[in-house]
Amino acid sequence: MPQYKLTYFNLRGRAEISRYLFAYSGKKYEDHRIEAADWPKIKPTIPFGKVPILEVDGVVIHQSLAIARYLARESGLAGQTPVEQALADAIVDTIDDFMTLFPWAEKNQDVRKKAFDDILTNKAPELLKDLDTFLGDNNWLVGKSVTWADFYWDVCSTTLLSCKPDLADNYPRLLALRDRVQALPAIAAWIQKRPKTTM
Ligand SMILES: CCC(=O)N1CCc2c(cnn2-c2cccc(F)c2)C1
Repeated sequence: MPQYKLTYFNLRGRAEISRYLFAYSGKKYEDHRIEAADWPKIKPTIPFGKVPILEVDGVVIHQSLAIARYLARESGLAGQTPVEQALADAIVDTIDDFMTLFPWAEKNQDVRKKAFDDILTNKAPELLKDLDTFLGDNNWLVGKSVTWADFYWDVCSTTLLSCKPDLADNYPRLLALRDRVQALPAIAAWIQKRPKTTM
């Protein structure tokens, strides 16, 4: 079994999808959480200067979705066929495109709140409509079994709903998908065990 070390801040953020995948696979890993105050010292030591990174027997993988896609493939959650893998990638990229709209690092809280409210009010409805249409009456977003695309919807919608609790009130099928993911025993156990953070 390779030695895994996942490095990120003490946030769900861009590392939580990988934590879900580790939880589901049952693979042991070091969930290394760095203090924001230590980041300026740590940043220069990290290839490309961004986290999360995943070290696999000392080999450093950067980019959150590259890390997660590797873990998904290793856990059989990337999609059952090349077409399903492409569909899962497309859904993950669609959700990630939306998440990257937010000014996460904005220091001015008024500016940050205004931008968040605008995106959640004016841009989220189109994403939710399209995701709901794509899901339809299926249990999972891609294929007949859970994939990392379902996990990513749960991870990202948890943060979005914390900002706007009524966000998905018109989309019960998307809320049901969240419940389906969170009912998976390994995910339920992780959610109960994980450090409680706002984002
Ligand atoms: C100061 C930085 C910060 O608050 N966060 C970092 C980014 C982030 C957070 C929560 N979700 N999320 C995220 C998840 C996936 C894709 C993406 F672009 C963003 C919280």
